[in-house]
Amino acid sequence: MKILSKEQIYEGDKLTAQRQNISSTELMERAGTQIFNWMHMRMQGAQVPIHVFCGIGNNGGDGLVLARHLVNHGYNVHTYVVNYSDKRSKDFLVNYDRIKQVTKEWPTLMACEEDFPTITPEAIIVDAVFGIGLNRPIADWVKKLFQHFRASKAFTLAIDIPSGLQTDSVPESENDVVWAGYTLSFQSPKLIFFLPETSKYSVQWEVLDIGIDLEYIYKLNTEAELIGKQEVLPIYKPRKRFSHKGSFGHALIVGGSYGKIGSVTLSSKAALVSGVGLVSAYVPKCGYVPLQVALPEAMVITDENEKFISNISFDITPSAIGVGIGIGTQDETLLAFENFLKENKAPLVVDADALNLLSKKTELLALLPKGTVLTPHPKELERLIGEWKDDFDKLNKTKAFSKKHEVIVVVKGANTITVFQDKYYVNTTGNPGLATAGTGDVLMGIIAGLITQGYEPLSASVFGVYLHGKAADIILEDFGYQSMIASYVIDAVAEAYIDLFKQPEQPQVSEAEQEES
Ligand SMILES: NC(=O)C1=CN([C@@H]2O[C@H](COP(=O)(O)OP(=O)(O)OC[C@H]3O[C@@H](n4cnc5c(N)ncnc54)[C@H](OP(=O)(O)O)[C@@H]3O)[C@@H](O)[C@H]2O)[C@@H](O)CC1
Ligand SMILES: [K+]
Repeated sequence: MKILSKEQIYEGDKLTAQRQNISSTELMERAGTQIFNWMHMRMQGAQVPIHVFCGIGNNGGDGLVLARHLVNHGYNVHTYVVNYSDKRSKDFLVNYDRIKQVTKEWPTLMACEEDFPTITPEAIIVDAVFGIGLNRPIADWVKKLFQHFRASKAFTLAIDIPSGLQTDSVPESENDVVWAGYTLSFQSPKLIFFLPETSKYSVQWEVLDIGIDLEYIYKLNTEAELIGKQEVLPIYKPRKRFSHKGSFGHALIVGGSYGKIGSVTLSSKAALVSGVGLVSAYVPKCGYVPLQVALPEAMVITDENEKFISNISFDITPSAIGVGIGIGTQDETLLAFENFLKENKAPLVVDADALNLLSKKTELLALLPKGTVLTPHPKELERLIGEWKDDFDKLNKTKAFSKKHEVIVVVKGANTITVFQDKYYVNTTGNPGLATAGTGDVLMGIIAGLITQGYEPLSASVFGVYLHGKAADIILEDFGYQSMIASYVIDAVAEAYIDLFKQPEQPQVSEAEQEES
């Protein structure tokens, strides 16, 4: 799913109105009605107090449409206009008139703290104060209102975006923003739903379809894309009936040091379950026995050194190489890595300490083949690109780094984001159970394994991140967040592949939607 910028969203609204020959008021009616349908399906007329807080722009207009439908359906609704400016939008005004026609209880105008209503914890707050039009600092009393929402502990439903957030920046203080339990967004999810510093403002989100012109969306090139099953299915390469193990390449996993051989075992096994024909592991001598015992499917090549890698040399021709897990940052290893990079022609995935070696000696970056995949966790990323001010700065710096060195950077996190050239691929699978030893080794093995099988490095990264997260989601039911370990994730990769071809469940059709049609 494409993640549109604010400008692209406004353009989509405008084009849709033109091409479908409808007014912006009608588009707002659709938006507000969709929100109403969503609530009505869940609430079924329940008399819980609903407080709808509307700003004076189009986000507030959506709130007024919703409030009118709630009134018409007999809900216990209170509507407020948060009067932070006199410049009311045209469609706000149209809907302000319309709601006055359906109820004697006109919206309450609010202009200062004294106007705040009491909100009980069992009430529902609808936040339609600011949408994507927020463009400057917010008045103090409005920030106080947001804090009042939060203090009430009432369930908060944000329309389009939690008020106080902008689509392309991180707020200065968490007190300046609405903390929403749920956000119903129009046209496109917002990038801020997926970034570590801003995702907390919306626990859950959903996109409501307001019938934006499909051709516009289809042709649009967006900076960010959300990666789910629909996006990875076209990447998947079906197997031919007459294929043999030679058809799926030979992966080489280079890594390990004394006490850290397990990382290579995990990566090599992950490469195998991703589908490679053959896997070899290159480890220091101390890794020979453990690897052969733990993973009989792998071949093992050993370094001349007992405890760490000192010279990466082998006489096989791997289709792709994953390097760095458990390798350490010894000077001898750094030299071995440098010599290896000077000779190597195979596509590369670089992880863990090999990333730290790159940060230690940045000249080595020039030796990476084009399209090398780097898979840093936040600390490793910081060593590569330097400190960042906030999440957007981090993404911009990563993008610049990716362009400069012509590499793909997989920024690991709750929503792992693969960055390549001008584009962000935001993954949707995975869960906090993955915050455990060895899961990074597994991810590296899967990506290296996919490149080995002939996937382009970018596709392998996006698909690999998806499969890895999906495997973790599949085993969540059995192991929970606490007891999930990296080996179980490997075991579930098979199920993640199979899941690609499961039919999606039929969406529920709400009574409200049936009524409308
Ligand atoms: N377009 C469409 O057809 C559809 C739009 N939809 C909805 O519209 C929403 C966007 O609406 P919007 O552009 O009117 O902006 P909104 O977020 O309501 O803000 C209101 C105005 O406040 C102002 N302002 C900004 N910052 C401020 C501040 N700190 N303190 C005081 N004032 C401030 C600023 O106006 P300015 O004063 O800068 O001219 C701004 O315009 C979108 O999120 C979605 O919910 C849907 O209905 C689908 C169809
Ligand atoms: K809002």
